[in-house]
Amino acid sequence: MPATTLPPFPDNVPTHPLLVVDYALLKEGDSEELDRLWTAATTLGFWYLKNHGVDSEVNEMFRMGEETMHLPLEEKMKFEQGDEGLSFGYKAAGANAVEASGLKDTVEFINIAKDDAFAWPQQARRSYPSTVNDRMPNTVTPFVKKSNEINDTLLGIFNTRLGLPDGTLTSLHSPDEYSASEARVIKSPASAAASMTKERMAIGAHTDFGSLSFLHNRLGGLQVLPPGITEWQYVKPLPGHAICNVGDALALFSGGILHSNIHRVVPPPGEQSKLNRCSLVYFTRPGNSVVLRALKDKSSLINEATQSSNNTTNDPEETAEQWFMRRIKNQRVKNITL
Ligand SMILES: O=C(O)CCC(=O)C(=O)O
Ligand SMILES: [Fe+2]
Repeated sequence: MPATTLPPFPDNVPTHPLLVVDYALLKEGDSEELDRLWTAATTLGFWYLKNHGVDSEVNEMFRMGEETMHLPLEEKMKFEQGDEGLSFGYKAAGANAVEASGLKDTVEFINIAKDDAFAWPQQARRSYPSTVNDRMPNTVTPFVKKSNEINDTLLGIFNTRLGLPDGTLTSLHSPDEYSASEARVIKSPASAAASMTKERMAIGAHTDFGSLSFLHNRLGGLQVLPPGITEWQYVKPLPGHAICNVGDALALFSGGILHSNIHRVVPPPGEQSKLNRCSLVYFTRPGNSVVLRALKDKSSLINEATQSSNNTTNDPEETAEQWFMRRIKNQRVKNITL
């Protein structure tokens, strides 16, 4: 359904206004825009990104997601991600828990590895449903390449601001190393929204595991809990504006200077709750061999930040591969011990 025919986002729900960052101006090195990005990334850790130039790939990815979700469940289950901590592939509704009690989620995902999108027509990490394969060259790979490039540009800006040697963050997210970076389409059915109580979330409260997330929303439902505020607030979807956020890995590398904020997904508000909700994300995550720790040896700014009492990050001293597998595994209902 074209975005213009969607029921409007209601104006009587608590909404958090994100800063709007213009990607075209960032590319030109506009200093006001660079400041705005830095402010957003070091406070809430969420911002809108406009003029990113990925609109047509985003529309096609939403179509790919619809085609995939329409496949019979039996077909999708051939590509299920499994319980061993691998994220790529299909995640059935009810496979993950929305909270520690083990309450099952109601959303389906299709996750496509950056490594498979780049290696196509070779297979790097795993196989996918025909609806993904058919669109790999013209939809998925172009979307992943552009999204990865945008996140890489943002990483370059953060690298400079953090006082890191040139290319440090880029090399920790090298496109040539296998990683958990992936594109994801999420479907949250209206039928589940109808039966949800206020506490029943589509995606439970979490911070993103990776470094940067590049999200595209058409319906409301995403909420953030801004620091110092006790009420969850919606992030209103704006046409042509991606929603970007800092994840835990980047917060860790920066010694907590960059902020990874808690968020969740609830049924869309108002009239929008009658529609199935689809969203699309590209997650940039560190290379598999990268050890997760604050880069304090490489930046005096980061070194100082790790000594500040505001710093709540701990160095896991684990590789990104081990860390992600453990976290993904722990979300699976089958692995929850009550
Ligand atoms: O669907 C959304 O709006 C957000 C999804 C999300 O937070 C996630 O997949 O990590
Ligand atoms: Fe998230």
